[in-house]
Amino acid sequence: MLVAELGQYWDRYAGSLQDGQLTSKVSSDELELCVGHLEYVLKANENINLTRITDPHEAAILHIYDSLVLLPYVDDAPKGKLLDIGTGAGFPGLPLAITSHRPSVLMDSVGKKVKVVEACASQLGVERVKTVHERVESYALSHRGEFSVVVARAVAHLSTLVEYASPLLKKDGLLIVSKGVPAADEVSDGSYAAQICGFDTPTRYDLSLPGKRGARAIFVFKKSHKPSMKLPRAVGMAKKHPISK
Ligand SMILES: C[S@@+](CC[C@H](N)C(=O)[O-])C[C@H]1O[C@@H](n2cnc3c(N)ncnc32)[C@H](O)[C@@H]1O
Repeated sequence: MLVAELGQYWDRYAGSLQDGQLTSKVSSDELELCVGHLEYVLKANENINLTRITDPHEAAILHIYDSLVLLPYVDDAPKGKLLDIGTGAGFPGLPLAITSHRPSVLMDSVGKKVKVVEACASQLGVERVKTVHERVESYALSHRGEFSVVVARAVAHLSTLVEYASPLLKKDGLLIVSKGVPAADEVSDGSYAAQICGFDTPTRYDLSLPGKRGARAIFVFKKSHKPSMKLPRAVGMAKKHPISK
């Protein structure tokens, strides 16, 4: 039931993408796995606080569909590994690992969330997923230039995310961020931080979730040059003192 519903929403979304190069496919087997992930999370949520959205139809849109809308941009990144910063219960990282087929690292600084995602991926048999319990700033010290694509949803301001992702991405790699509609200041600080941290000016794509469930802005930053500051800064600095104009 949820698979059929999601399939319809996905087909409509994929058909609405203007750019002929963004043509991602999602199979019903992959959607089954995504629904399996959601069911696992909703069950685990009875014991651990993972999500406030408990209605399965609502959650299918606000977690699975909301993750999958990033897939066309993920597919546009160079071949190689994906990192989800602040994955929480595995969104958007696990649906994107399932559908993009990229080796994927799902990271969070909260251990109990990481344990749920790890157990879920293992139960679903999604082998290309590795989970990491660490803060992204310390992880970046030993994983420089390792990723082709970094994603994040509901983790931090754009300028903080740009700073987190820069040392982890290889040249031409993409940072893809999903936001509810952000304030103008956040967008201009994000573009300013992008320049300093080695990215081109981001491209923005706006969309509405099905059933008037809100708007999203997807920002795609391409790593194009060397940052003009030493990264990563000490743990906590990117959040406490974000780069701003
Ligand atoms: C609001 S939750 C969003 C979770 C998920 N991305 C989603 O959209 O459902 C933000 C998550 O980011 C994690 N987080 C925040 N700062 C982090 C950091 N510096 N390194 C790793 N994880 C971080 C938090 O522990 C939390 O689980």
